[in-house]
Amino acid sequence: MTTTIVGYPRLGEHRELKFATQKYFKHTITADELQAKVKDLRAQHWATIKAAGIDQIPSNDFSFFDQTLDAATLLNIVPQRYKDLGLAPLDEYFALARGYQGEAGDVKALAMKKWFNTNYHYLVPEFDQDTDIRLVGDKIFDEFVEAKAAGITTRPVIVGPYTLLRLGRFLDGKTAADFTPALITAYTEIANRLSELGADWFQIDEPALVYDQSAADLGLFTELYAGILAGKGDLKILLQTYFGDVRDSLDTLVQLNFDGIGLDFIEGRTNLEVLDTVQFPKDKVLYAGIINGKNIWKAHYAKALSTLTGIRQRTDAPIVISTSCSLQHVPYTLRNETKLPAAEKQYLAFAEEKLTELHELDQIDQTNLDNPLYTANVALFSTPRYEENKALNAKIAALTPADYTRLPARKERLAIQDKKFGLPILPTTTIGSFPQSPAVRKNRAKLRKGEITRAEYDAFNEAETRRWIKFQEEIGLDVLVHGEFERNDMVEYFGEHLDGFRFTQNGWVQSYGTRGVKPPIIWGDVSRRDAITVAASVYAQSQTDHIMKGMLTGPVTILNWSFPREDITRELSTKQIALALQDEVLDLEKHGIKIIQIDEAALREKLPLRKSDWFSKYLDWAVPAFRLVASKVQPETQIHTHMCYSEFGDIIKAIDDLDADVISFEASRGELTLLDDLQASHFETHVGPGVYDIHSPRVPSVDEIKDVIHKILAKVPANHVWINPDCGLKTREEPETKASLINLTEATRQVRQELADEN
Ligand SMILES: Nc1nc2c(c(=O)[nH]1)N[C@@H](CNc1ccc(C(=O)N[C@@H](CCC(=O)N[C@@H](CCC(=O)N[C@@H](CCC(=O)O)C(=O)O)C(=O)O)C(=O)O)cc1)CN2
Ligand code: MET
Ligand SMILES: [Zn+2]
Repeated sequence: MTTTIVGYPRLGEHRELKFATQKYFKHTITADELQAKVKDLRAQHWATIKAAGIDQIPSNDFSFFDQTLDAATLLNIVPQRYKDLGLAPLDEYFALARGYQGEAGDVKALAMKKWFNTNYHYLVPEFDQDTDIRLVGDKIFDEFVEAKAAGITTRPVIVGPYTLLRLGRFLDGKTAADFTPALITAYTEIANRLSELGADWFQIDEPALVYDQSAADLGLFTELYAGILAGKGDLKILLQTYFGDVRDSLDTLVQLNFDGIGLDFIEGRTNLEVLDTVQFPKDKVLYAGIINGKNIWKAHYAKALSTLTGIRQRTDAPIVISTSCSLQHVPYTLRNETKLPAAEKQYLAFAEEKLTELHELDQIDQTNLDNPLYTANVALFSTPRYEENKALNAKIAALTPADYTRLPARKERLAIQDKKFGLPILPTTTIGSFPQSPAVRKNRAKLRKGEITRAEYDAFNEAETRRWIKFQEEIGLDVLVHGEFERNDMVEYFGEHLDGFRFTQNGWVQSYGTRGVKPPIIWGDVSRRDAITVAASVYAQSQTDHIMKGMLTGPVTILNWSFPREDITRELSTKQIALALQDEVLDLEKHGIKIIQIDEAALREKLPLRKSDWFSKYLDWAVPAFRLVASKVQPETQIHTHMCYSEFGDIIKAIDDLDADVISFEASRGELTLLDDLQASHFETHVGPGVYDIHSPRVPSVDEIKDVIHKILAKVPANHVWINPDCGLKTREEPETKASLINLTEATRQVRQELADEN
C-alpha cells in the first residue's frame, strides 16, 4: 500500500513559527527574515515525513495564520477595507487575521470561528458585492516548487470552494450561487498551473461534506466540481473529507470524476456502513484515514487492520492509508518529552510517531500477523493501563436527579442575589484573565526551573492581582476578577491540580495564529486532591470591598480541551471532573466567594456536526455535567458561566438549561445574531454579550461600545444585561487592555445615564 497524511503541524517543534511571527509583529525581524525562518521549517517538516517512510507528502499545509485565510487570499476574497490600507501582501494578510490600527488606517479583523469540532480557529471569508474572485496569489505554487527543489514532489493541499462557501459570511444580499462560476475558473486555473509545475496530485479539502447536506447543498457541490474536474487536465484530484462520515454525499462523490476520495474512518467510523450503500469504483483511489489525527494514543493495530479489512470487503479500489484528518491537531513528537515515564510514553503517539505507525501498518499488511511490530502492539493493549477508582464510579452511578437540580428556581434566586449584591443596572465585569505579560510568564518559567521558591512565585502573582484590583476599582468596574496570573492555561492548570491527568513539556497544538495550547492528557479516573483556586480567590477578595468573582473552568471544557481517554465514555470522564469541581465550588462558597464563574468555553465547539446527534450524543450529558457542579450552592451564591462562541441558534434553550444565573458570551466579532436568538427564546439567564473583540489589539472607542450596548438593549431587557468584553484578556498587552476597559466603563456610564433620563 501507499502511505500519506492529510497534513502536518506547522507551529514548529519548538514553536518556531509563533516566536518568529511575534517578532515580526514587533518589528524586530523583517519580512525576509520571517520568510527565511518558515522556509527552514517547511524543509524540516518535509524531511521528517520523508524519513519516516511516508510515500505521498502534502505541501501548502503550512500557513502563517490559517489555511482558510490562505485560500481566501489566494483567490482575492479580501474585503475592500483591507485593500484600502495599501499594505504589502504579508501585512494585508495579517491585517485580515488580526485587525489593523496604525498609520494606514483602522480596520477590525475578520470574524474568527471554531474549525468544525476542534479547538483550532479559522478566519471567516467574507463575500460581498465587491468580491472579485480571481487567482491572485502564489503561495501554493511557490511551496510546491520549494519542495521540488528539495527533491520532493508534493501533493499541494487547499481548502475547497464548497467549504469556503459553507463557512463564508455573505453580505449585500449575495449568495453562494453568485460566486460559483468564478470559483470554478479559479480552482481550475490552480489545477492547471500545478500541473504545469509538475504536480501529479492535488488535494482539495472539503470537510463541510460531513455536515448534514440538503439536495441544494449537493447541487452546489456538483456544479462546482463538474466544472473544476472538466478543466483539470491530467492532474489527479484527491477530494479529502474529515471529522465525520459522508453518508449523504458519497453517492455524489463517486459519480464525479475525482481520482481519489479521502474518507475518515475514525470520527467517520460509519463510513464503513456508508460503503455498503454505495459501490466505490475500482478506478478511484480510496484514501483511508485509519490513524487518528486528533488523539495522542498509540493506535491499536488490530483495530486499524480490521478497518482495512472491512474496507477491502466493500471495494476493490486501490487503498492509500492515511490519517483521519490533518495532524495539525496533535503535538509534534514524543522525542522531547523527558518527564513522562517510559511505561506511560509507550501508550502515546504524537504527529511524528503517527507517521511511523502508518509505515508500520503498511509493513504489517505486507507480511503477516507474526510480524513483531504487530505482536508487540497487541501485547501492549492486552493489559489494562491503570487501576479504576471503583468508589468514585459507584458514587457517580448512584447520582439522582436531585444532584443535578439547583433550588430554588432561577427567578427566585436572582431576586435574592439582586437584593444582596445591590449592583447598578448594567453591571460591568470582565471574563477573568488579565494580560499574561512577559513578566508573568517569566515568573512561572522561573518557578518551573527552580530559580525561585513557591512563596516568591505566589508573592509576584499577588502583587499583580493587587495592581489590577486597583485599576478595576479606579475605572469603576462593578464585579472584579483576580486576573488568573497563576494559570498557564485555563485547562492545563486545572489538570495539574487534579488527580488522573498527565502533561507534556512540549506538546503544543495551534489554537489560532501564534497562539498554542498544551492540552493535558486524561490518563485515569479524575478526582480533586486539594483546593485549587481557593487561596487566590480568597486573597483577592481580601484586597477589595467589591465582589470578587471566583473563577473555574467547567467540566465539559476541561474534557474537550484535554486529550480524552478512549477506554471510558466522555460522559463518565466528564462526570468525574464535575464532581471534583463541585467540591471546589462549595469550598469557594464556604470561604466567602459570592459569585463563582464556571467557564464552559468549549461546550459549543464539540456539538456534533450532524444535528441528529446534538442531544442524544452530547447535550443530554454535557448540560447535566455542568448542572452537577453548581447544584449544591446556596441561593445567595451567584453562578456565572462564559462561552466564547456566539452562534447558538437551535441550542439556545440547552444553554438556558445549564441553569446558571448569568452567562457571558462572545458576540462582537460575529454579527450579533446571538441577540436575535436570545430574544426569540425568551432567554432567562442574565446575559453579558461581549461588547468588544479581545482577539485583536485594536482599542474600541466609547461610541463603538455604546453602539453595541444599544443593540443589546434593543433585544434584551436592561435588567438582564451585564456589560463585559467578549472573553478573557490574557493575550492582550496592558496599554490596550486598560484603554479598552476605560472605554467600556465610560460607555456603560453614558448608557446608564440615557436609561435614567428616559425614566
Ligand atoms: N486550552 C485553551 N483553549 C482555548 C483557549 C484557552 O484559553 N485555552 N481560548 C480560546 C482561544 N485560544 C487560545 C489559545 C491559547 C492562548 C494562549 O494565550 N496561549 C499562549 C500559551 C499559554 C501557556 O500555556 N503559557 C504557559 C507557557 C508559556 C511559555 O511559552 N513560556 C516560555 C517561557 C516564557 C518566558 O520566559 O517569558 C517557555 O516555556 O518557553 C505559561 O504561561 O506558563 C501562547 O500561545 O503563547 C490564548 C487563546 C479557545 N481555546
Ligand atoms: C477561552 S474562555 C476564557 C475564560 C477565562 N476565564 C479567561 O478569562 O481567560
Ligand atoms: Zn472565552
